[in-house]
Amino acid sequence: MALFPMFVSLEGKKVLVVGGGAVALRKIEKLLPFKPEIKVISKEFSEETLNLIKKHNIPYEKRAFKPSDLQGQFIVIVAVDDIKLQEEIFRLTRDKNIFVNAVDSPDYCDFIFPAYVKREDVVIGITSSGSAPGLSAKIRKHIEKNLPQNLEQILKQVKNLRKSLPKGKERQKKVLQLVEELFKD
Ligand SMILES: C[C@@]1(CC(=O)O)c2cc3[nH]c(cc4nc(cc5[nH]c(cc(n2)[C@H]1CCC(=O)O)[C@@](C)(CC(=O)O)[C@@H]5CCC(=O)O)C(CC(=O)O)=C4CCC(=O)O)c(CCC(=O)O)c3CC(=O)O
Ligand SMILES: NC(=O)C1=CN([C@@H]2O[C@H](COP(=O)(O)OP(=O)(O)OC[C@H]3O[C@@H](n4cnc5c(N)ncnc54)[C@H](O)[C@@H]3O)[C@@H](O)[C@H]2O)C=CC1
Repeated sequence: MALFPMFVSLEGKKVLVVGGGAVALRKIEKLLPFKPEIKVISKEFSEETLNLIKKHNIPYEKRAFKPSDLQGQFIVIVAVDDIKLQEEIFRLTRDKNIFVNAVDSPDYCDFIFPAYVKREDVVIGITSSGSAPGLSAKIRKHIEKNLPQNLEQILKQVKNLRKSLPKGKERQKKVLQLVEELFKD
């Protein structure tokens, strides 16, 4: 079943990452630009993951996950090589308002991590709804290559025009005209 792309504010929200390997590293890197309050718990950490954690002063604990870790979390990313733990954490969160992402099984996910392209406020998320992650990565690369190099500048000009005029039909027309002019193939 295809998933709806809901864009969510993560600023200041608590995100727990369980796991310290290559996949946890990628999830943390992808989360950082959206400024959540990340904490990482893992039995072991790869050197690269630990370096990233230290570079960004992310709190971390080297130990096994325990259920009380879930308290107060907005999102939990279960990036462990243990499907049973992914299932357990999914089960433990059913009566709580916590969104879970389990890296090994869409069945234990409330939401799925997209491949994405971010150019300031423009964010393009790509998913195959769990069915072909490698394809999502490929589509992301294709989009990156084909977006205008000056997208940030285009965004800035459009934002400025919108700010300079009152809301209404006239502004809508001008904005769409400017977008057409600036965004030529
Ligand atoms: C369901 C999901 C759960 C989640 O993590 O949210 C999930 C699950 C699994 N991934 C697996 C494999 C791979 N994942 C990637 C890459 C990415 N995976 C990402 C997301 C997701 N992966 C979610 C669905 C996304 C969607 O709907 O499309 C991306 C988009 C986002 C990110 O992680 O940042 C990121 C690309 C980022 C980018 O490049 O921009 C590659 C390619 C590579 O490594 O280069 C491979 C190898 C090729 C392949 O198998 O396709 C496996 C099998 C593991 C095994 O075989 O052991 C599972 C488990 C399963 O499928 O059962
Ligand atoms: N969703 C995705 O994008 C992808 C998912 N995967 C899957 O993701 C999983 C993780 O992959 P890697 O990061 O490469 O594995 P890894 O073995 O490098 O890392 C697993 C981490 O989980 C930690 N861990 C295990 N049990 C724990 C527990 N009870 N409490 C706390 N920490 C615990 C380990 O200490 C380790 O740091 C694999 O099962 C793999 O199949 C693989 C590729 C892509």
